[in-house]
Amino acid sequence: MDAATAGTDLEHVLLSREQVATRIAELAADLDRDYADKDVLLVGVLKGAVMVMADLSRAMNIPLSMDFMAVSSYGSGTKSSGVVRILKDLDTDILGRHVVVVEDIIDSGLTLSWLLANLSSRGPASVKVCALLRKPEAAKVEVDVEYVGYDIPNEFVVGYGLDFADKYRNLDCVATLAPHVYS
Ligand SMILES: O=P(O)(O)OC[C@H]1O[C@H](OP(=O)(O)OP(=O)(O)O)[C@H](O)[C@@H]1O
Ligand code: HPA
Ligand SMILES: [Mg+2]
Repeated sequence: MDAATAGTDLEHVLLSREQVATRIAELAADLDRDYADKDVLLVGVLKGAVMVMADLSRAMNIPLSMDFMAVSSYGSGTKSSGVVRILKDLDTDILGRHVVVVEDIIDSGLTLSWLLANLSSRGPASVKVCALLRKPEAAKVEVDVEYVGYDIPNEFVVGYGLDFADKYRNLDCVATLAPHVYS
């Protein structure tokens, strides 16, 4: 769905479909360069990272593997609870593997910091993070993120995998929601 079709549900578009695509292509080129001689495993964090994962992996030109984890800290609301639950674990043993965690957004950082500790305890050769969006002003914990698409203001956003109450993930841009949608 595009922004015009979503209409008055959206307040303003932060990143157009083109801006997202351009940055994803740049991140893919960075990963191609850094993992050219490594057997890389992309780990997508469901559900938010599905769009990033699909587009990023297809923009990459090196051999790679893909796996997914589902963790949830937000439920259906707009605030992180800080309590992370594994809803689906990896199928892959990551011992000795080069892992890149693929995320849609780093907001408080709580999900990622928990996830990095969890993955690191499994003995990977390396763990790095690639996230399309980051909210520097919202950080509750500092997490080292190697590959970031865009730093954005501290506003709740939807689209390109990001949801509000499980909707708007299929929006092709990143936008803020109009107040009437929340109430
Ligand atoms: O930095 P944080 O404050 O922890 O927020 C970021 C996390 O929250 C969202 O996931 P969510 O728990 O909403 O699940 P979803 O991906 O299924 O929407 C998002 O996809 C990140 O994984
Ligand atoms: N929008 C949607 N989901 C999220 C956000 C956001 O801004 N931050 C963390 N999960
Ligand atoms: Mg969510």
